[in-house]
Amino acid sequence: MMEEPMIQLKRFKLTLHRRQALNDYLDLKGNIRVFCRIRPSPTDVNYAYYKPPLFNLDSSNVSLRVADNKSKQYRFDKVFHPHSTQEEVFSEIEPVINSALDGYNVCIFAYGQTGTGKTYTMEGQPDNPGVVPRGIKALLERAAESNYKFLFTFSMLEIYMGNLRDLLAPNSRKRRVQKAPCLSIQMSPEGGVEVENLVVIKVSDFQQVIRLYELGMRFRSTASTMVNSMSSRSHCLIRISLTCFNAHERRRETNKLWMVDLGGSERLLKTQASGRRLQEGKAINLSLSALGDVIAALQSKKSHVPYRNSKLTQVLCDSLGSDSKTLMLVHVSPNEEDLCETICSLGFATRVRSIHLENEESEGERAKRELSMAQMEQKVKQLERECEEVRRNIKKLKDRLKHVRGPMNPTNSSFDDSYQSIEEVQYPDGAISFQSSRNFSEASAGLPRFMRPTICSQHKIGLTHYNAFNTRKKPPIPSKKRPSSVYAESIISPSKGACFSDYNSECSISAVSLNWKESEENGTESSQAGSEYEIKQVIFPEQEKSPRTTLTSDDDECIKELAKVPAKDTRDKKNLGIDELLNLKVTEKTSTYTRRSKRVLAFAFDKENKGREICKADIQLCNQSINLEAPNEKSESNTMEKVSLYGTVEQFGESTEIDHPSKNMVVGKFYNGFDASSSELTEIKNHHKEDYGQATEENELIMECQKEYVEGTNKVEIGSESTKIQAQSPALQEMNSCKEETLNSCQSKEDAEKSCLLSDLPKVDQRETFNGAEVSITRFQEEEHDIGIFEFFMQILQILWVRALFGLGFQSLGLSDDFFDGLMF
Ligand SMILES: Nc1ncnc2c1ncn2[C@@H]1O[C@H](COP(=O)(O)OP(=O)(O)OP(=O)(O)O)[C@@H](O)[C@H]1O
Repeated sequence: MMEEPMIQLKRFKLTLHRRQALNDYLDLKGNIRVFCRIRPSPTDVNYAYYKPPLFNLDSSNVSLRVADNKSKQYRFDKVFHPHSTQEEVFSEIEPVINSALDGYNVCIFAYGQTGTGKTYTMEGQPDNPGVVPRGIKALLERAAESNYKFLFTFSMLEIYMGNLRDLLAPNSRKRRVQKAPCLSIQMSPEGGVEVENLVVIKVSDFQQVIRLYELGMRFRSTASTMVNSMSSRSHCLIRISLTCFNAHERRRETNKLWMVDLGGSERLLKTQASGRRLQEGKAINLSLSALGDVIAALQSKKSHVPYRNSKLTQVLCDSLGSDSKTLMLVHVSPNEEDLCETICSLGFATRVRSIHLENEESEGERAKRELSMAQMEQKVKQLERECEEVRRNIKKLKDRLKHVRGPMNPTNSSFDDSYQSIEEVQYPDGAISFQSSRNFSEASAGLPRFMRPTICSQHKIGLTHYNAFNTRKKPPIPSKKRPSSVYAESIISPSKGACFSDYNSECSISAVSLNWKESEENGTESSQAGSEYEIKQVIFPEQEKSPRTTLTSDDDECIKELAKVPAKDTRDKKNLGIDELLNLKVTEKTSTYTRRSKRVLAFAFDKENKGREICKADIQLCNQSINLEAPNEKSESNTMEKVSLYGTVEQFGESTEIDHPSKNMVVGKFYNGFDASSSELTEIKNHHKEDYGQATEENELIMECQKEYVEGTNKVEIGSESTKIQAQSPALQEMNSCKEETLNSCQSKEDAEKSCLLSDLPKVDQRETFNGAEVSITRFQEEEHDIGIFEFFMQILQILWVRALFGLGFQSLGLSDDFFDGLMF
């Protein structure tokens, strides 16, 4: 088994060589590289046979026919033909993205006339992803394979009309939501740039990032123009921040990868834009020209670089310098009518690319450079192959090792693990090393429950902060009243269509179809013609606004590293865990038959599957009732089923548990609060079970519910006296009329009672209308039960028996009959 450390060492050396070769190669190619992509003509059905009439192309040259006998020549680092695929484009960009792992700041821009395919290149399509999803995936995979642990964070913003907007903050464009804090650009004395108040989310797997990315894209400002029906009216910036400690060969401890989908450059005369569209176009053109100035100044090594001329260049200031890698993807249209814009775009690209390279290099020098570049490329490829081979060998050895030792032996630790632990104990903060505590937890997991450390003992030995559950906030202690400083606020948008919910997602987001449009006055339309997310914003008390990070178990390794992130990096940031962020963005469905006053989150768990969350629904807390909507699994159309709980907020306390009526196995649990994530609730449940045996009333505040089952709708009544506000929704009306019919068909009252229908009929006292829906208010009085003669007799007998016992007791103490009679009275 000594083979394995040797192979690891070889892998380590190889990685170093590969990295060095890649950097040399990229340095030779230049820190600022420009690619050109020509969009296929929409009229061409088969791109493969496309013959661009306007262009004559090879792998790095473009000849543009500007007149019958005249053409202009342009040279690029790479030219992508109209039929080039997303894979081909990405394979050229990948080495630049990989250099982010080596600690370089990297900027990738998509530039071009509106409608030429910038968003297509960056975002791609669901079945054909673009540079952003592919790049993030490659980055995460490479980081996982590397010898170090990386911490990734994700942020997304847009620059709209010269203003920064956080695309991951709750949507402040809707009036009812508290405005997201303004973003501002802060420069550190060392030249670093930070965007103050930008939402920063720690991510560890690809799916998380994609969900966030899709969420952010929905809030991007887009509109229909003469040229593009879904034209981006802003610059969209995606930032991946990478932190890696103790990797001395990396350029920096923390660096950034920016992927920017720039707004389309446009000739305003041609687009015939007016009003807001005109202003947007002007703002985009201005900032693009400022970007061109900056890159040109960098290329020509001018002493002054005009970063301050636009917000775009200010934000990217520390990622556009000589110590960074910049890649500009210029997009052009193949159409003859776009010739002027094409010349402008290619002119911009030439200005960016060739200022010093083409002017200063002689033909011989260029040939020499290209030869050594080709050799370097070969070397990089060769090293990549060797790395791959070594990786395969390691995997094989690990499998063999597992096979030989058996999977459950806690003393097993692969070389990989010990290598990790060596790395991790190198942190000089003197605390218990993470690796050792993780091993302890793992080891204790294999012990019988009575031998495992309790929560208290874990606290004592300082293990709890490695436990994802314990790093989280404990559930709020049930109190009569919710703290007024913690409340949930919802954005309400007109909705139509069916609601749906992501059943199996860790933190599901429901979506409703919307057809909202921003008002004319700001002129921005939603990018989504179809569905749109609605947001639930949770507002924390003042003291809770400090950076918050929710850590998942996968993130354990990052805890130490995160704690070590220099203050400047976390300063003033709103650090959020992905669960937390997505918890903030929860659908709210407009309902015409409930009164909105307070809202809480609801979590439904699968009883049989030990707390697996199956849905997260939105609960509306009306003045006196709670309506929970949960997916109706019986229905094929993914409809939501309404469950109503009747009672006041005070009656329910901080949390309660209800049975989902249509499926007995589903338990809905809601928190009258904010940031309890699903896994946290599961942990809470397990915690109660372990420490107290059975969940008790004090722990979980399970309300005693008296259930009524009615097909279609379900009601659970709580409390001895409650005022029920019940909506006359169409379904309910139908149900009631159905019940009445059935009752009328009954021969006698006994018949009706037998069919359990009588008790379901609401006793209507008065009717009211809210939100256009008719509502009946019914007052339920506690039933006075008649006590039978037998029970009365038994009670008298009990009193006499007690009295006799007392008498005997007092007599044995020597007390008189008078005292005894007095006491009895
Ligand atoms: N290489 C390509 N292959 C197939 N379709 C493409 C390609 N490039 C662009 N398209 C299509 O062209 C249309 C416009 O593309 P896109 O929206 O990406 O342009 P854009 O440059 O981002 O425009 P704007 O600047 O207005 O946002 C889209 O329908 C897109 O699918």
